[in-house]
Amino acid sequence: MSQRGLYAITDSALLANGKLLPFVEAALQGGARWLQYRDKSGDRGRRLDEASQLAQVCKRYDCQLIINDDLALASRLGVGLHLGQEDGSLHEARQQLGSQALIGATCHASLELADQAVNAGASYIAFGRFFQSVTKPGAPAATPVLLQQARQRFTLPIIAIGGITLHNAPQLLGAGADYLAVINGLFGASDAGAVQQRASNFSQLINAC
Ligand SMILES: Cc1ncc(COP(=O)(O)OP(=O)(O)O)c(N)n1
Ligand SMILES: Cc1nc(C(=O)O)sc1CCOP(=O)(O)O
Ligand SMILES: [Mg+2]
Repeated sequence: MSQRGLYAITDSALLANGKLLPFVEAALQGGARWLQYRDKSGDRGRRLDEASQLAQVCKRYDCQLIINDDLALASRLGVGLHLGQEDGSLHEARQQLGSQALIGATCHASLELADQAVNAGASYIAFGRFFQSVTKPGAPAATPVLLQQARQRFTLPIIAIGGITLHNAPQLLGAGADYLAVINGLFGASDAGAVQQRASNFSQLINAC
């Protein structure tokens, strides 16, 4: 598995009206290495259906699929899982999904939360939000200095999230982020071609830093 790259995250509102699959495929064609399925609808049938389709697309592009919030769905599909602080026990998720599963944890702006996540078996730690986020404006703020401190303390992959664009990404990469997790700065594009171009630009930037 690659240790750096673009981490694309879906959003049900942004990718409504038939955009989910074509926009995701465009992001993978542009080089996204990880994809998180993030759906807050609570519609279990739809979630299973969409996540299953994404699993097939990800397989074709050798991209790691990660399910947000939903251990049962991740377990059913045999893919990765992302858990926030209110989303259940990381330790239990690790026990259920096994030692090989990719499991990520939200750590906001806290090295202490990251310590706890590592001890509970996380595969990666995610910090944010670094910039104003249209998708999640209320998320607690973090600074690039935190990334530098995390880089010195942890060896597992460090993810940066929140308001990331091609313009502001270099400072996060310079501070030590391994993966850039992006929703609006990627899927906010007007069409699939533009999504692919953005993904390709992000990927080139990450490889260059
Ligand atoms: C890579 C990544 N980092 C952070 C989050 C946020 O998780 P959480 O705090 O549980 O918030 P929701 O995404 O569930 O609204 C994430 N999803 N992915
Ligand atoms: C889902 C999420 N979690 C955040 C955190 O800081 O934990 S910020 C965020 C939204 C990311 O979307 P965008 O790239 O559009 O800002
Ligand atoms: Mg969550």
